[in-house]
Amino acid sequence: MYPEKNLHEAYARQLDEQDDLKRFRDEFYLQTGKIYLDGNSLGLLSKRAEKSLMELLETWKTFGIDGWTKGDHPWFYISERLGELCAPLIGANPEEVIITGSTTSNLHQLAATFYQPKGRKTKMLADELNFPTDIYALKSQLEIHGYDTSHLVRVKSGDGQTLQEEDVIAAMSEDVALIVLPSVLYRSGQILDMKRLTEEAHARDILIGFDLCHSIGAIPHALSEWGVDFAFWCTYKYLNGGPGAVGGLYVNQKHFGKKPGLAGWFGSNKEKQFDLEHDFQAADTAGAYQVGTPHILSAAPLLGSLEMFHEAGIEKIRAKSLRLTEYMMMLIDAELSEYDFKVANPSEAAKRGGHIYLEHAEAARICKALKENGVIPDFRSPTGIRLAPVALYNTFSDVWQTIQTLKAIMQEKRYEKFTNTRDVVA
Ligand SMILES: Cc1ncc(COP(=O)(O)O)c(C=O)c1O
Ligand SMILES: Nc1c(O)cccc1C(=O)C[C@H](N)C(=O)O
Repeated sequence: MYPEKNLHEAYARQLDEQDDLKRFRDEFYLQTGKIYLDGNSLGLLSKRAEKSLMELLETWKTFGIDGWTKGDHPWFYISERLGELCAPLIGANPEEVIITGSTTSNLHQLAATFYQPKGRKTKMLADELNFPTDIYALKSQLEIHGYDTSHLVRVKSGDGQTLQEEDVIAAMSEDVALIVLPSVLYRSGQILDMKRLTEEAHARDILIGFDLCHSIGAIPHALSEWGVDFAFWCTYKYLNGGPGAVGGLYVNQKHFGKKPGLAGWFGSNKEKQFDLEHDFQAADTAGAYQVGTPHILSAAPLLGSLEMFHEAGIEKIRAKSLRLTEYMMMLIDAELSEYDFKVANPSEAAKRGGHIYLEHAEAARICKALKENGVIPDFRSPTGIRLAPVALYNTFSDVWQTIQTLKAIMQEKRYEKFTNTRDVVA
């Protein structure tokens, strides 16, 4: 099986020593005595994000209304500036990205813009494993167009956890106008082959967009090169922007000039915006798809946080993330084999996102026991446990300790004192 020495804590420490991203851990507020593995739901606060937030709060204090154009980060240009900073993380040109809205509101905007049923092409294609908000948004967009929600075709999963690209491609029928899929599935962490799916969609004259919530900041992308039409995401998971941080969207430059489905004055050409005319003159960039006044204080932490992604580099972040999840899978296999866990994430590196997904009949109470024992997991009803070791702040020792803790919980049945039901949020 595995070399005995690889199962010992000393090996984890050795991996931590060799970690070329280890300097970033000190930049975060880690909770004493806790191992935080929930960065794919809400990333931790960093000192730099705190600093940039406080700096922007200060500009309000100092400049009042003039904060829109004064200071180091004039508010009027922040959404564009943050878009530029996000662009390398998704392989886009700076003008193709804007930080605005939320995942759900951005999907509404993009569906309102790109879903243009014509002739036989009236259907939308998604999948049955996607996060519910995307499905709700797409259904309501269909209804706005006067279609029944049966016009949303959802590709089925064979195993309940993953999707086969072949099945998605087979569902790209002539009557499909628009496809929306996740880049990484929120439960199993499966990465979909965005390049292949984009090529296949375009070969059938279908527009395609991706929800990047679980991939941005965790894996590299090449959206422009692949020709993806649009994408949208949140910034509170791997990007550590804070609860409710402003989301983002990408529109491929070939679509620049396309009229926004939902128009608002912050989508204006910036030179014209304050002419305050009733004829909308949209920006000729992804900025056109903004709607109202940007949420400056909910965007501010990203200024500090994104700096770290630039210093670390997304390729190195991905490489460490893969090593962390591989190490975790090795320990699960070696230490937990007798406790009925099923590793439900893809094990192959090319298909594995940033987290490990375990299935267990007692998942809800095992998660409660983990929390009580200092490990913060993420429970996904009814039987899922997500564990996300995040490259910028988790260590191999965190992973080792987590699996030891889980083993002790199972061995001593420490979960039995909890009910096997979810709490309010998880
Ligand atoms: C794939 C995915 N899409 C969307 C959302 C949420 O959307 P919003 O940021 O609008 O709340 C989440 C998680 O909250 C998610 O995992
Ligand atoms: N967006 C969330 C929220 O507002 C509250 C609690 C959790 C979340 C999440 O991000 C859940 C997450 N999208 C998931 O993948 O399950």
